[in-house]
Amino acid sequence: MTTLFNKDALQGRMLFAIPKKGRLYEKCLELLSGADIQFRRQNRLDVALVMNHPMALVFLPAADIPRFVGEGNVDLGITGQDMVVESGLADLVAEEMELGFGKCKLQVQVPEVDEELQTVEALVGKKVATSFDVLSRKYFGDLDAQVNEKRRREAQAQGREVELLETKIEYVGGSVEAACALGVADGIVDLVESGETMRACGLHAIATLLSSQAVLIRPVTPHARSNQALIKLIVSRIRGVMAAAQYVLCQYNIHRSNLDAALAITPGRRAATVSPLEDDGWSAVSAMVKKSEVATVMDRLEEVGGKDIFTLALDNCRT
Ligand SMILES: Nc1ncnc2c1ncn2[C@@H]1O[C@H](COP(=O)(O)OP(=O)(O)OP(=O)(O)O)[C@@H](O)[C@H]1O
Ligand SMILES: O=P(O)(O)OC[C@H]1O[C@H](OP(=O)(O)OP(=O)(O)O)[C@H](O)[C@@H]1O
Ligand SMILES: [Mg+2]
Repeated sequence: MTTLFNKDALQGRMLFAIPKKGRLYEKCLELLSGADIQFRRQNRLDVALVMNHPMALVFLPAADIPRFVGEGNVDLGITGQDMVVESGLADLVAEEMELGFGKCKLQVQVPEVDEELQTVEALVGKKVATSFDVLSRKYFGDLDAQVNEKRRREAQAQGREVELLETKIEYVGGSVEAACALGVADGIVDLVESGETMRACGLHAIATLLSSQAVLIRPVTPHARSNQALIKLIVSRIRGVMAAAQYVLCQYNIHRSNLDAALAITPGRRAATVSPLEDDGWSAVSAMVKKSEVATVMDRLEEVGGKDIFTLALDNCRT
């Protein structure tokens, strides 16, 4: 039986790393489908050959993707910005584009009922559980130094000895929110999106280490074998899918006397398309409009005399 875990099977193929499961997986599949990257993933197999390009997908844990990309083992990857920073390899990884999903914040959280622990300074010298031990060690290392310096100065002024405090960072692999309830830690550092998990565990956030979303990344130094033309094509397709998700096509009719005012509202990405109508003095306009602004744009078009205004969803686009 042939196996895909074989250098020959991957020879000459551009490699694209995708999170193998979890929060980013489904969105990545939608993105691949929008970019017409066709593949069939066999059960339990973490490599899939792409049928319509000399390319293979490699399904990896989101946390490992920055290293595979940074060290040039794969040509492109999708993961969270949090994972890139946590990997400590951000210098080796270039962010090609933000992907607009997987949005969350990495926050310091403490039990709401613990009145003495409502600031990060109060956690100094205590125990903090997290899966982000690199980022947490850096954050609390800096905070420990600040707090210790303050304590040292106060003690010096009072002519007494000072005991230096060190926050203990405990690595846990998942279900971090349970750590406080289980008595493993006094506080945690973990991801928050809706805040539902945090609140359900009786925790609340007292500081934010970073905000994150999914990103498309590539190595700063590409591998010599890299097929740059294909990488460029795939990046451009993904950019098209992203733009299509952010924009709609807005069409309307407008009398030529109001055309300038209308075009100021819908300038389009490069320029709006204006076509004369048979009806004397009227033009039809079509322009790309940001989805988030579409309702306001339609209101304003009506105000300047726009008629028959409608929007069309974009499946895909290149701009
Ligand atoms: N609740 C969330 N909302 C939005 N994005 C999230 C959330 N949790 C995680 N992420 C993003 O997804 C990335 C991968 O996290 P995820 O939890 O899917 O991976 P995992 O912990 O390896 O998988 P699993 O939790 O299934 O074991 C994170 O680094 C972060 O960027
Ligand atoms: O603010 P919320 O919308 O509740 O999302 C936050 C939760 O999502 C992630 O957990 P995940 O489901 O990936 O489980 P894990 O902790 O086992 O990784 C994260 O670790 C939080 O626990
Ligand atoms: Mg998780």
